[in-house]
Amino acid sequence: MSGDNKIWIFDTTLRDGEQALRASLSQKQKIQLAHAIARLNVDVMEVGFPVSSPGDFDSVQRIAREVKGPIICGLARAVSADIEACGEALKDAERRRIHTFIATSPLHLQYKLRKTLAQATEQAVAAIKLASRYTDDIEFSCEDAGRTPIDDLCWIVERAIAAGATTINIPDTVGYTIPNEFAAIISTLRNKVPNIDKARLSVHCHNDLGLAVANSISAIQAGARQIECTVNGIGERAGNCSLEEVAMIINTRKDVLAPLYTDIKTTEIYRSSHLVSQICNMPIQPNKAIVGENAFAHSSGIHQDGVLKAQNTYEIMAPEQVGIRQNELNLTSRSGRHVIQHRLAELGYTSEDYDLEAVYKSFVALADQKGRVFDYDLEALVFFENMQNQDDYYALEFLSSSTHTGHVASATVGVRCGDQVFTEAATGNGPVEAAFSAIARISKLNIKMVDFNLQAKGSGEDALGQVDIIAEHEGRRFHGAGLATDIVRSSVLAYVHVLNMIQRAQTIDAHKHARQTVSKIAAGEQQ
Ligand SMILES: CC(=O)SCCNC(=O)CCNC(=O)[C@H](O)C(C)(C)COP(=O)(O)OP(=O)(O)OC[C@H]1O[C@@H](n2cnc3c(N)ncnc32)[C@H](O)[C@@H]1OP(=O)(O)O
Ligand SMILES: CC(C)C(=O)C(=O)O
Ligand SMILES: [Mg+2]
Repeated sequence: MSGDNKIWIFDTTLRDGEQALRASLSQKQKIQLAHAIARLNVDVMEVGFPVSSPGDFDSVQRIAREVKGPIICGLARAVSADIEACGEALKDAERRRIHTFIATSPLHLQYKLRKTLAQATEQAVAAIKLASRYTDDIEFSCEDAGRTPIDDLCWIVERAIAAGATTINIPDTVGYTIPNEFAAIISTLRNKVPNIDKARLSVHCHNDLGLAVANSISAIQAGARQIECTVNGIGERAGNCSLEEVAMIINTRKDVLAPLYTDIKTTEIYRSSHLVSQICNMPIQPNKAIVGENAFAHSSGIHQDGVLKAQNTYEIMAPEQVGIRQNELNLTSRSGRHVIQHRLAELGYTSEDYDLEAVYKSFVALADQKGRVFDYDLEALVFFENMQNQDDYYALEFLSSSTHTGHVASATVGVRCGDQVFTEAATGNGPVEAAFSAIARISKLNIKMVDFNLQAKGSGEDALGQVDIIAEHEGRRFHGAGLATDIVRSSVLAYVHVLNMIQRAQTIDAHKHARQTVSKIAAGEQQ
């Protein structure tokens, strides 16, 4: 059975992955995740350990009833109660698998199970036979196979297959092996176990030494035809083999691994990864392969220039293949002029709209201060550059606000608009809302707050509060920042900053429009 070229993907996010969570998932969350994993088109999904609790039993049962596509699998120790609970929970699945296991390493046998290998084998054989009353799809795992003497492994595997196991799983339970060693275990099983062709050989690698994916790939090169893995590699301790990494390795390195393939729908990777991360409260590190925030982001000028000229200079996979819309070119102080020009062109600026050298100089200074420069910062730089000699139209003249616990807050704000000062008072749920309402009355602009972010600059009670707001006006977004020790004042300064940005943008638009009109008139005159 190990001769075909398809690599079965056995997802265990909801079983081994769930073992690693700090809080267990609700049934609703498990079902939501099960649907997302099914959309990845995995071949088998292990969705729980039914004997472990009534809640787990119910979740496995509901997933078995509701989720269509993959084979639904449950885990059971090699004991009757576990097998019976598993068989019962899975009975309504269109296709079901019982996965039973027992440890085979001398360490586990002696200290944990307090059994000999012969006794453990007898128990495994009985469990497999019992499982066959519920299904003909039975997987048997030799827990801690990575530390089991190879002859012991061959011995128990032969008997498990003879008892009816259709998949033999070789777990590196504690992530101890290294790739050539693990591959040798698979090759030896294939060469020495006489009935090995009656079962699919599977591997289940843990990541304690960071080798789960490497070991799994070595194993399929040695003849294994199922990989057990989890979305984002979550699982006990350092986790399991990561589904997205193996799928993309097999997909990307066809030159070495073909004709091996998986049926994973890779375009579903990104969203399922983010769903798992969010629901399981397991953040993804930015540099995580395939799905990390930086996986398709380019930060340095030479790389950005290369990618703009030919994407494959620095990208071995296209982001679209894993369901990411496009790559990201991070603007940092390591960025060069090419990427600034490119980004401004994407934002709608032609090279005549700004002085590249001047914008680049202030960009580098800002990037040094901020780390990463965003589109709205870049637009602000262009505006500031273009308007450098022009005084701000709006300025905060005065602000007073008051709050009383249990009552609405109020604020009075005076804003200079050109050469006149206007004053308004308003109330709100808090002083910031009250002050914003007062300014909105003064400006009479229809502004929608999209984001409000407050962060302390420095530490201690006298730290400055920086407020960054993103506001939308007539479909465009503007960034305003304010810095003061009083956070109501920082908020108001940020708002006034936005007003000035809008005013500048309107002036630029008016200039553009005037330029276009002049060009049109000139073109008409020429005809
Ligand atoms: C490598 C893995 O990831 S294995 C899966 C790990 N997942 C889990 O353990 C989550 C679900 N587990 C549970 O809910 C509970 O541990 C249960 C319900 C399975 C068992 O609970 P308890 O009966 O209280 O036993 P406890 O967990 O303390 O100890 C495990 C017992 O199972 C035995 N055992 C362990 N593995 C196996 C096995 N594969 N087959 C048979 N017995 C086993 C142990 O030797 C121990 O038996 P003992 O009580 O005779 O010493
Ligand atoms: C139950 C088995 C397959 C397991 O999770 C392991 O050995 O890591
Ligand atoms: Mg495991």
